[in-house]
Amino acid sequence: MPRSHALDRYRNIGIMAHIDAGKTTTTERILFYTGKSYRMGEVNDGTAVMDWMEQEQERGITITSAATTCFWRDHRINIIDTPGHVDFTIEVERSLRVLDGAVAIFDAVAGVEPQTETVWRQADKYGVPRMAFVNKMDRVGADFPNCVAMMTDRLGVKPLVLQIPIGVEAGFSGIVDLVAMRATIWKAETLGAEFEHTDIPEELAETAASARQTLLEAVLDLDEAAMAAYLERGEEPAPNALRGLIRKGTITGAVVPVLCGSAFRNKGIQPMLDAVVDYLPAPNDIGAIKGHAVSGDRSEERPANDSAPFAGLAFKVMNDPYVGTLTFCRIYSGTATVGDWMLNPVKGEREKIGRMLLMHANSREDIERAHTGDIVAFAGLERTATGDTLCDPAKPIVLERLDVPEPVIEIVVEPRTEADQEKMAAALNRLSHEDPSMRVSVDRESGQTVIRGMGELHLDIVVDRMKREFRVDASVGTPKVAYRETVLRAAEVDHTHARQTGDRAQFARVTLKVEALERGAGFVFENRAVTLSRDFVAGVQRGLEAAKDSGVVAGYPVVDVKVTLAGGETHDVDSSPLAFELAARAAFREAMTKAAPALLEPLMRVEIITPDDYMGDVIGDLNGRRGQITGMDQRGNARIVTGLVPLAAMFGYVNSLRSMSQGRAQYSMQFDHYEPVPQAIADGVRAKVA
Ligand SMILES: Nc1nc2c(ncn2[C@@H]2O[C@H](COP(=O)(O)OP(=O)(O)OP(=O)(O)O)[C@@H](O)[C@H]2O)c(=O)[nH]1
Repeated sequence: MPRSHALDRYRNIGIMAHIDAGKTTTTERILFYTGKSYRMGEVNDGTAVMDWMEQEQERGITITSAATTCFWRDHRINIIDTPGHVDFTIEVERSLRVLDGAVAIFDAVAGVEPQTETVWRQADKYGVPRMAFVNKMDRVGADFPNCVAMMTDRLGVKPLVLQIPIGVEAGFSGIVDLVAMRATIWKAETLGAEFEHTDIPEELAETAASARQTLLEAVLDLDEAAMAAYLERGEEPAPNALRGLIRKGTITGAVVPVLCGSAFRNKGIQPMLDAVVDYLPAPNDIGAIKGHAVSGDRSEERPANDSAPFAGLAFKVMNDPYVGTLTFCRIYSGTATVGDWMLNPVKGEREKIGRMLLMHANSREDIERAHTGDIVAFAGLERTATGDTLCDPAKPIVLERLDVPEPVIEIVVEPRTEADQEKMAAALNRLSHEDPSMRVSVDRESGQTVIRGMGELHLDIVVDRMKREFRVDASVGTPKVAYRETVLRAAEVDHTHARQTGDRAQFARVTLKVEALERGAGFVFENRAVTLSRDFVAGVQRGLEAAKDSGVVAGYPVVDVKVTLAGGETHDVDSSPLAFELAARAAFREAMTKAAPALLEPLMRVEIITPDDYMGDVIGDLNGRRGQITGMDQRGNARIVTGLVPLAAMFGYVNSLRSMSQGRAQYSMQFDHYEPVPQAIADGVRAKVA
C-alpha cells in the first residue's frame, strides 16, 4: 500500500491551551470543516466528539489525548489532543514528545494564563515550533493587542501578527489577512462553513497598513537576501515568498505567527488550518530522530524516510472496550506492516503487529501498512508501556523517553473483599501502564496500597476509573501530601552485619557515605569499594533500593541524596549478597540519621484572580497558609496575586476562596518544587505517622 500523501504533506500537530480557552471547541470545528465529523459537537451539552470518555463528558474537561487524522488542502493533518489541566502534565509531555508543531489557543479576554505559560515552557523544552490562535474574540472584554503584548511579556516570544480582527465582541465578523492584504468575512447562517474575501474595510485600512509594515519588517529581518531586495529595490516579497519566510522563522522558533477568531462563533478556523499547512513543519523538516544503542551510551539516529529501518515511540497506551489494548505510536522512520515483528528494546521483548488502526475522532479504520510520519494505534500489544520505543528487531534503537513528573499527592485505597484485592491489583497495574505519572506502592509495614499522583483531580479520576471500568469496590482515604525525605549534611558510617542463625553465620561490613544533592537530582549511587565482588555490590544496591523507599523521618521516599559505598570487608565463608543487602539497609538508615534528615514538602505556584474588593482577604488567607506572595498585578479590573504555598495548606482551597470572594475569585495551582518543611510542621507529620 503506497503512502497517501508525500511526507512533506504531513503535519503532526497538537493543540495546547489553558483549561477553558476553547481547545475542544476549536478541535471540533477543525473536524467539522475538514469533513471528518458530521455533527458539530458542543462541549456544553457533552456531545463533543473528542471528549468521549465517560468522565470527560460528565466533567466537561479533556483528560486523555486522542489522536485523530484529518485532511486539508491535500495535506494530512494528525491532531494529538492535549489536556489543559495541570494535573495531567504527563499527557501534555507525551503529546509534546511526538508532535512536530503546535497551535496554542489563548482566550482573548484572559490572555496568557498560568497553565499556558507552563505548557509553553514544556514545549520549549521539546523545541516544538508553535503558532498562536487568539480565540473568543466574540467575548465581552476581548482584547487582541493585549493578548499579543502578553505573549511578549510572559512568554518572551516574538509574536508575528498575521491577522487583525474585524470588529470585536458581538461585532466580531472576520479578519484582515496581512499576508494577502484582504479581508475574510464569515456568513453566520452556514455555521461558518462559508465565507467571502473582500477588500479591507476602509476604517481598518490604516491599522492594517501599519500592521503589515510591522509584519514585513519582522519577517525581512529573518532573511538577508529578502531584506536586501526590499531595501535596495523596494521589492516586497510576493505573498507566497512571504509565507515561505514566515514558515522558516516559525520552524526555527524565531517567531510565533498569531491568528485570531472565535471557534464558538465559527470564525477563523479555515485560515488557521491554512496556517498549519503553510507554517508548521512536516516530519522531514525536523530532521533525523535521535536515540541511543540498546546497551551503552552510543548515540544512534534514524532518518525520516520510509526506506530506513522502522522506529517509533509508543506515546499512549489505553484500554478500549472493543479492541482491548491500544498502543498509540508515532512512526519516526521506516514502515510497519501487519504481521511484522517489532522489538521493544526497553523491555527486551518482541511484539507482533496483529492489527493496526488509524483513529478518527469517532471512528477507526483498519490499515495494513503505516509509513514514516504516521500516528497509528497498534491493537493488542501487551508488554509495551507509555514511553517505550518500538523498532525493527534487526536494527535496534532506543528513542528518548518522556519526562515523567514526580507525584505530589497520595491516597490509600483498601479493597473491600479478597476478590476486590485481586481485581484492584490488576486494575492498578493496567492503569499505571497507561499513565506513568501515577505510581502504586504497597506500604511495607501496613500492607496498604498507596497511589501517588499529580493532584486531587488526577487521583479522583484514577479511583473513578478503577471503580467504573474495572468494577473494583474499595474504600478510599483522604488525599495526603506526598512528602519526601532527604539529608541536609553529609555523614559516613561503618556498619558490620554479623549474625548467627542456627549453624549458619552471616557477615558483611560496609562503609557508606551519604550526602545531599541539589533538588531534583534523585537518588544516586556510586561504588568506590574496588575490592568487593560484583555480587556483593549488587547486594548493597538492592539493600539501598529497598531502604530508600522509606526514610528515617516519617517513612517517606528518600530523594536528592548521593550514597557512596566507600569500602567493605568480607568473610571467606559467611559473606553473601544477602548479608551485604542487610548491611547496606541498616547502614543507610544509620547514616541518614546522622546526616540531619529532613522532610521535604511540595510547594505549589498559585495564581489567584480576584476582584479588587477581596484582595486583602485573599492575601491574608494565603499568609495564614504559610504562603509567600511573589507578585501582584492588575489585569483589566481584576487583581492577580501569585504566590508559593505548601500543598499541605491548599486542600479544600477551592471552597475557601469561593466563600471568601462570593464565588468571584478564581485560582490555578501547579507544582513548583520541594522544600524542607519547618520543624514544627515536620513534628506534626511525624506524630501522625507514628
Ligand atoms: N464566547 C466564546 N466561548 C467559547 C469560544 N470557544 C469556546 N468557548 C466556550 O468556552 C468553554 C470552554 O471551551 P472548551 O472548548 O471546552 O475548552 P477546552 O480548552 O477544551 O477546555 P478543557 O477541555 O476543559 O481543557 C465552553 O463553554 C465553550 O463553549 C469562543 O470562541 N467564544
